Amino acid sequence: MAGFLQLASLGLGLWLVRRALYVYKAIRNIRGIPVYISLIEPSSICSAFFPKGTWNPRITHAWDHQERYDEMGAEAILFVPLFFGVAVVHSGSPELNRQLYTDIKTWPKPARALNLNFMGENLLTLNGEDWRKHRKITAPAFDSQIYADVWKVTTNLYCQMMNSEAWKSGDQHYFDNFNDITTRLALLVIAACGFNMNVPWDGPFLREGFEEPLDSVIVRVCKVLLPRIVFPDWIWKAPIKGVRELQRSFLEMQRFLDLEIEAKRKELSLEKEHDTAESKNLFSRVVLASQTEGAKGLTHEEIRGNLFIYLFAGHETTAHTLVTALALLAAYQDEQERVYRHIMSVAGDRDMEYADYSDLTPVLHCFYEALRLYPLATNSLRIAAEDTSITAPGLTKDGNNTVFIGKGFEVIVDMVGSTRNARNFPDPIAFKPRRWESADTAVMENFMAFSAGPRLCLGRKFSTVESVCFLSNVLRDWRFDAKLEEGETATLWLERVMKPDIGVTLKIDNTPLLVTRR
Ligand code: HEM
Repeated sequence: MAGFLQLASLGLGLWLVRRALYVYKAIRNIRGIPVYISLIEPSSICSAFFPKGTWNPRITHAWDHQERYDEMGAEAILFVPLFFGVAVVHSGSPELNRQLYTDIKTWPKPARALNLNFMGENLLTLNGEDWRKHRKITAPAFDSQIYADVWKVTTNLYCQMMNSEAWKSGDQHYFDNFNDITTRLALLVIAACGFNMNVPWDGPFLREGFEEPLDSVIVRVCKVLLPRIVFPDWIWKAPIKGVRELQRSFLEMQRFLDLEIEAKRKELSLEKEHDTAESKNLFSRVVLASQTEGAKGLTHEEIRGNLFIYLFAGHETTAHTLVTALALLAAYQDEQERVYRHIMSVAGDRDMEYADYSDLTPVLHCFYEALRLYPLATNSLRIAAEDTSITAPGLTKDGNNTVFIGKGFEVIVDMVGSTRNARNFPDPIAFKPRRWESADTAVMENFMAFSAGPRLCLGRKFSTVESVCFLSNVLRDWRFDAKLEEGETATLWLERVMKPDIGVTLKIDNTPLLVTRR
């Protein structure tokens, strides 16, 4: 026993020395940034270990970021964890973050940020030449043809929704979780424009050979993405009932994508003319482009990886921003009235078309403003590939504004800090869609909720076209209100219902909305 205790104390001692050396090295190699000593690393990686509702360093940090930055007198903070995790700079500086996003050679993604690859490597999980190859093959699929299609499909789904039980009769409806509606919409839009699967609004997403509707499988898979990323593969093979069921959903999704890719490959190899309506969807285009590249094309697994990312990135993000925008408009009635009048001035009672998109800019501004306040992708990790220094306004206490980051150390883009940065977005907590009318290009340049630089979100316009189309239609036909409790103001209502949950993305679930026919 005494021997064991001695051995344990020796092990602990060595570990403490190693940790102390690491802390020393971090502080020596990252200079100019105020240091905050924490017990463990305040990142999403650790937050996965904290049950919902308990103290969560990541959420605390993301939400109270402004206070934390103000306290430290700088827009970037070096968090040094004493006991567990990696020393990492959290940056709420839009200018610094833009440099990280733009200079992808100096600032690649670190290995631990590249783990969304269990369905195959993809654009999100690669760096360097491999990433370039994927981007070259997949990016051309996002063009004006796809966007026109997104508009058409969204309009069609909106009309079906209006004819559904929940909407067609009565002039007022209360939805206790409007997220269900926007999630269904975004999923069906990506299914149609991405995979040519035209699923009816009220119908299940059935596929031959699959027992369960695929929409349930996809939604379940997206819900458990964070634990799937954080925990190692062997855990997912454990003979535990709940784990097995989750793993089965992942395998079903993989089987679905495999079958689709094989079928598409066969179909494309038989067709001489590829310019059919079918070949205009994202899926066909990625398979076709890959086939055209021959040996330089993507492998089966890589195609599957990218398609999975479209399904995941292509619906949750848009769905949550849409519901956030509607909740904010419900709280800010004057803004809703203004945007309603604008939609009427553009379209009156006629059907809106993709050609109207550019005239509906105030609707787009509401979407941007909602995304600015609640940016979906809360954090992006980058690692210094070499010793480097960065200069940006507001970075350091002494006003020198230049910091040094040693090779191998990480910076996390604190998206909430960045999009709520008061220097760039005055009165940052207020919902002010009109701030986007500013002629100052810095407003747009410093807005990085869709990332920036060469790795700018590939689905940005896909998402804005879908959103402007849906918001314009629904706001023209319905007024959105907050159902206030006695004595509650709209601001208090917002505080009550807009409770962010930060996992792989930031989500606000269970948003209650009252709609009244106009
Ligand atoms: C509100 C909607 C959306 C938001 C806020 C958003 C945000 C982002 C962000 C921040 C990144 C960079 C992530 C990083 O580098 O760590 C990204 C990348 C990406 N997004 Fe989106 N996204 C949205 C919608 C979409 C849609 C609809 C699609 C596809 C249909 C999509 C596909 C992608 C892809 C493929 C990448 C990887 C690009 C690359 O690394 O080259 N996104 N997105």
